[in-house]
Order: sequence, then structure tokens, then C-alpha cells
Amino acid sequence: MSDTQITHPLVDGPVGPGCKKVDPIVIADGVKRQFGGLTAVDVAHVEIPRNAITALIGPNGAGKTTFFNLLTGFDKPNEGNWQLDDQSLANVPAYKVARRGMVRTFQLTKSLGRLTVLQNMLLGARDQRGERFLSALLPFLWGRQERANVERADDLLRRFKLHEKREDFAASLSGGQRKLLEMARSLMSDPRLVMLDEPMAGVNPALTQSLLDHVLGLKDEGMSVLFVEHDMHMVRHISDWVIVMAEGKVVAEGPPESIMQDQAVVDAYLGAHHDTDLGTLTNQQVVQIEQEAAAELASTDEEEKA
Ligand SMILES: Nc1ncnc2c1ncn2[C@@H]1O[C@H](COP(=O)(O)OP(=O)(O)OP(=O)(O)O)[C@@H](O)[C@H]1O
Repeated sequence: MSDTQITHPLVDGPVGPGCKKVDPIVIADGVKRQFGGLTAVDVAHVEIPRNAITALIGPNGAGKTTFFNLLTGFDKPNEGNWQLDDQSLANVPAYKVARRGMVRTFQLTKSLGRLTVLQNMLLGARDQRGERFLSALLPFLWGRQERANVERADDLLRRFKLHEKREDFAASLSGGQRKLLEMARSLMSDPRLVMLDEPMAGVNPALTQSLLDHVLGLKDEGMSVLFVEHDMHMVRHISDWVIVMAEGKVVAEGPPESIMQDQAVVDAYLGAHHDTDLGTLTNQQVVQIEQEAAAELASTDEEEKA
């Protein structure tokens, strides 16, 4: 495949794995993470474009989540460097990475489910002055900050149509509403780069469009987005750029329309089933096909018994 011939407005030079971007927000070099004998991540060089929506895709076990965890300080690499704008983030703990503007959504776990929606939002605030020594001595500072945080939380909850649920336990939200809350919470700290981990997982079709619109809205507000997703519908429809990982490495990158045709991507995803159209087979369709097959089998069984 002649990657070297292709150019793109986001890219400085030829398009291909590890290509330089015109205006990168993140640059990572030589990032490696091993678990025992397994090399989960081995990224030689990758750049994330600014003010664009970038999808990180790849088969199960490709190292996407591990790479996410490394970039955001939730895990430590064996080696490697990366920076957000001019600031190196290697060995910076997760809470400081978030303060510097790179925020990842984190799942609404059981314990967070026992907090209200509003309390969850306040957990995402950048500057929890009430916890600081000086603020403990000067409680009026705390009060002012707290009010500002609640105001911001309320604004975001209105925007994400969760305001009526403000005082409800987060555990009572539907799968899609949880995803919206996770996204809204990440915006509490005014990030420059929002990292979304499988934003479509468990979201029913009624909320899909709303979620997609919210992600597009982040870009309109000047943020950059990096998301991990298996749902090819989402990847195809909202991403400006797609990075493909397999066996810990970046094996392809490019705009969605051309990446879906790329032989390395087809190989990584589909193995021998090359003639399946990657772009049209979404997770929901796979579930539907499986359900139809199960129903078909059940009815065949019934007929045989009769
Ligand atoms: N804490 C860990 N201990 C040992 N092995 C791990 C650990 N975390 C991840 N791995 C391994 O590292 C590899 C990459 O896993 P990772 O979860 O990053 O892949 P992924 O691309 O996100 O996969 P998926 O799409 O299934 O979520 C896998 O082989 C996985 O089993």
C-alpha cells in the first residue's frame, strides 16, 4: 500500500503510522508497557491532532486501554515519553495530568453509584479547595469555590439533560445516561483534551445520537477528543482521524474513509474474513445477527422436536 503518496490537512508530510501532525496536542515517543513476558504497548511514535476527534481502534487486546491508562497517568510505562503541548506528562500522577488539561472519563463504579449525580460532578472539579490546608484556614475561599463548582455542574447537567436527576443516586441512571454523566463530569475541570473510553458501550440507540452530538460539541468548543471505540458507526461518522493499534503498535492511521479500506486494518480486525465490509458491521448489528441466529436455531430445534 502506497501510504507515502497520501497527504491530509491534519498531517505534516505523508500519511502513515506515526505521521507528524500540523498542530499536535499530544506527542508520544517510545512508550512501552510490559506485563510479565507480554508487551501490551510498544508505540514508537504517535501524534494526536489538536481540535480534532481522533478514534483509537484495534482488535481486543491490542493495547488501546493500556495506552490510554499510560497517557493519563493511571499506569506507568517501562519506558517512554509523551507531552501535552509543551509539558511532559511522563511519570506525572493522574490527578495532575487532569489538572494540566488531559482528562479521561472514568467509569461510574459501584461506589460512585452511591453518590448523587451532583456529587459525582463535583468530584470532577479541578480545584477542590476545601481539601487544601490554606482553604481550611480561610473557609470563605472554600465557600466561593464550592458555589462556582455547583454552578458549573448545574450548567453542564442542563446541557447534558441530566439536571432533573441532580439529586438521584447515580446508580439509578440508565446505561446511556451514565455515559453522559461520565462525559459531563470530565468537563468539570475545563480540559483541553478529553479522552473517552468506549463512549458507546451499553448505550441504547435512543441516546446514541445525543452522545454523538455531545462529542461533536466538544470539538466545536475548541477541545480535542481521543476515544477508544469498537462501534464502527461512531468511528466512521464523527472522527476526523483514526489511529489503529494491533499487538501494542500503531499499525495504521488516516482519515476514517480511507482507513476502513486499509489492508493492515482489515487484517488486524478480520483475519481471513476480508470480504466483510468493516464500515457497515456495527456492534449493534453484530448483536442483532447473533440474536437472529439464536432465534433461528431455537425455531429449528422446535421443528425437529415436533
Ligand atoms: N493489568 C494487567 N496485567 C496483565 N496483563 C494485562 C493487564 N492489563 C492489560 N493486560 C494485557 O495487555 C494486553 C492489552 O490489553 P488492553 O486492555 O490494553 O487491550 P485493548 O485494546 O484495550 O482491548 P479491548 O478492546 O478488549 O478492551 C492484553 O493482552 C491484556 O490481557
